[in-house]
Amino acid sequence: MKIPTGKTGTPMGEPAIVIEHLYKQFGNNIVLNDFNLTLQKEENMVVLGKSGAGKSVLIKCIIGLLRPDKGKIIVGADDVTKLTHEELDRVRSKMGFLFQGNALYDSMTVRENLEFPLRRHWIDVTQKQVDDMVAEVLENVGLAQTADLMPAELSGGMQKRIALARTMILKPEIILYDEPTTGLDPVTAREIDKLILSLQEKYHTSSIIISHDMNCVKTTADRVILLLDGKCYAEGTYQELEQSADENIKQFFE
Ligand SMILES: Nc1ncnc2c1ncn2[C@@H]1O[C@H](COP(=O)(O)OP(=O)(O)OP(=O)(O)O)[C@@H](O)[C@H]1O
Repeated sequence: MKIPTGKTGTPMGEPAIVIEHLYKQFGNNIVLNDFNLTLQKEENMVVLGKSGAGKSVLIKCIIGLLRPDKGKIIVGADDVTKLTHEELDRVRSKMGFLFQGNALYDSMTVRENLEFPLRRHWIDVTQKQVDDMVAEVLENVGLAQTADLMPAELSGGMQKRIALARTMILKPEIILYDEPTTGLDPVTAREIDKLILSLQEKYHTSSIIISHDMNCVKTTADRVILLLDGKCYAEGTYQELEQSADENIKQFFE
């Protein structure tokens, strides 16, 4: 049986992330078992996998929240698995995360939520620079008028946009999305798909997107991989995997 191989082998320049021979287990539960992956620069890669396949564990290993048992995760010039906490902070500043719950601070206005990462990471930034950056990211997510609102005054889709604006404000090179459209109505979900694409184009970001929403996968993915039995079981474009006769792949496209 032929597993699609997609864009593998196409020269795309220096990769954004290279994962080699990654292993992670909890007790007897082997979650990642010789997992390998290369994320190219400016590529959107979707990771598909059943519940419990290890998608979140993979993301947590990439951002250094979990230490793998073996293997390398190369981001730029660094192997994330070998870094101290201080060094990890430096590598993490290149990465943005969009988690399921959005994690906006309820007691802060939209503006304060957006300023928060700037104040934390950029000590020397002037108020004028902060104001300009807040205005720019709000404009980019189509919510220029919301700076003085509280998160509770926004719809779920708007909150997701603000969370994405907050991720973008530090201009990350890499973005990790965990279920970006979960819990949104179909119209709002499609807006978020488009936003992911427009941010990729505008900021030249490389992204890993965990999603079960096949519309989101179809719209956003340059490449799709299937995580199964701790390994990268298949990879290819959406169209290549959609045409696969392999039962393990087909079930995601039915
Ligand atoms: N800190 C932990 N301690 C022990 N087991 C863990 C821990 N984190 C994850 N696991 C186990 O690792 C496996 C993979 O979990 P993970 O959350 O990565 O799945 P997932 O693919 O993201 O699933 P879902 O789509 O449901 O979010 C599961 O069996 C889970 O119980």
